[in-house]
Amino acid sequence: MSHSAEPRPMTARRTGPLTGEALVPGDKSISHRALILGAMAVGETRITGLLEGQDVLDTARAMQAFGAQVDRHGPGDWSVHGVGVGGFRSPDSVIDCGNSGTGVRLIMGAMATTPITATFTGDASLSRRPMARVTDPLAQFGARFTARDGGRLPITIEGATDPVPVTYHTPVASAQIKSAILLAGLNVPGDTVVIEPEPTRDHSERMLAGFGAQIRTETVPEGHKVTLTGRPELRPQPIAVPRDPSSAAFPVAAALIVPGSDIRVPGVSRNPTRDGLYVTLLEMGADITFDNPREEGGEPVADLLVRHGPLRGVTVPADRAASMIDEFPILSVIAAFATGTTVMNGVAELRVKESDRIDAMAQGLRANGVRVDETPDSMTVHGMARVPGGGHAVTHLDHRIAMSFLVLGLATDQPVTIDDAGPITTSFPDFTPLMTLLGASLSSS
Ligand SMILES: O=C(O)C1=C[C@@H](OP(=O)(O)O)[C@@H](O)[C@H](O)C1
Ligand SMILES: C=C(OP(=O)(O)O)C(=O)O
Repeated sequence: MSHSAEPRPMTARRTGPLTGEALVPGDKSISHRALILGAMAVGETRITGLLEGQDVLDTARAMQAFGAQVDRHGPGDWSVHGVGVGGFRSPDSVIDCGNSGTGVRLIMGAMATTPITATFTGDASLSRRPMARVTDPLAQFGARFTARDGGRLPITIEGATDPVPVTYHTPVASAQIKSAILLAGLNVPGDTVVIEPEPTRDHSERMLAGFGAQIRTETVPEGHKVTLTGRPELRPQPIAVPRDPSSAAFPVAAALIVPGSDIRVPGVSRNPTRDGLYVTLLEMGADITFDNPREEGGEPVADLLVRHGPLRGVTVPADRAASMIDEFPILSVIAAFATGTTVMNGVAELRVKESDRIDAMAQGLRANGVRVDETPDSMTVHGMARVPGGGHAVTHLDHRIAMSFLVLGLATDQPVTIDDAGPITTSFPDFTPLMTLLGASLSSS
């Protein structure tokens, strides 16, 4: 649903040590995929630990509109009765994907090779984001699109009547592009191939294999190649969603920058395609221990033990960007408290997220006394012993910008305010109570 409520300004104030346990919500990427693949399987898929953030709730509603039965049994406990590959029907009304790039792009892929028609829309942020990156490859399967100028939402799709298999080299490393193509490939006779320049998060591949599809991955000279054999019967399976490493990044960052902090964040996914922030933090000298490593729901997970301590600036190589793409805003906050400079390379994709995240972070950090340099695809943060704060950050309907500046304000000399905490519900509905329980000082302002 589009975020239309009144803006909710919020203030973060310097706080004493953060302590205790942070139970962060289920992984957003896996939650979307659980609902979509459940809707394309025959029979009941039971999901536990589903993220009940607005982005995922919008995907649940969309799956119902395409004909699946989606039920909530309790907190995070959901079931989907799917209609099978090729079984979607045309929805009666417009599909509103709210703020969610993952939702709209994956669902467009999932329906593009079934002969039905659907119109997609979203909030002001999603309506600015590029969609040709998925509609171009989906058109190669035979789907037809009517989009606003520049390939933006709202978009109407007529799914292909006789879809043909596609081999596609993605121009940018994007799990959303890859996943849209693979989901489209499900209802196509023969092999669909995606070659991406760098490996991106592999939840679609893991979960498609779990649902019984034939899928192979290999390293080739051009990058990372995924081959899916079409027209499988997807078998429903129980899905236990691990806790989201991108959400965990916020309490982790807060503990690293607030003196005296010592927290535990249990059951967080350590999928190597999502682990770039944690690799970077260890290089910065962060005191993080990965306790009790184990496998849960087909994903490696661990309990994170995080303590405050000195940090040093580092250079993040461009080839790590995909594995920490959503974590650069919060890394730029942590970097403000490190000794020396932190350089983030290969981050051009941040400019087409919920906001232009390089610009939003640079402006908000500068307003709080931090020196930041930017180029089209890099950002450099100059760390300082004490960060003044006292500034206001504009969040542009972007949950990660909102949470990043609230974490910043927990360790600055003066309070930090944001214009709107509303978008946080897209990925981390319990952010404020969870941080408050750790000891954070957050208040409506
Ligand atoms: O596939 C996914 O679940 C996601 C992929 C990433 O987007 P891109 O594919 O655009 O990089 C990421 O930023 C987003 O939050 C979730
Ligand atoms: C980029 C993000 O999400 P999406 O692309 O699904 O809107 C995010 O959650 O940081």
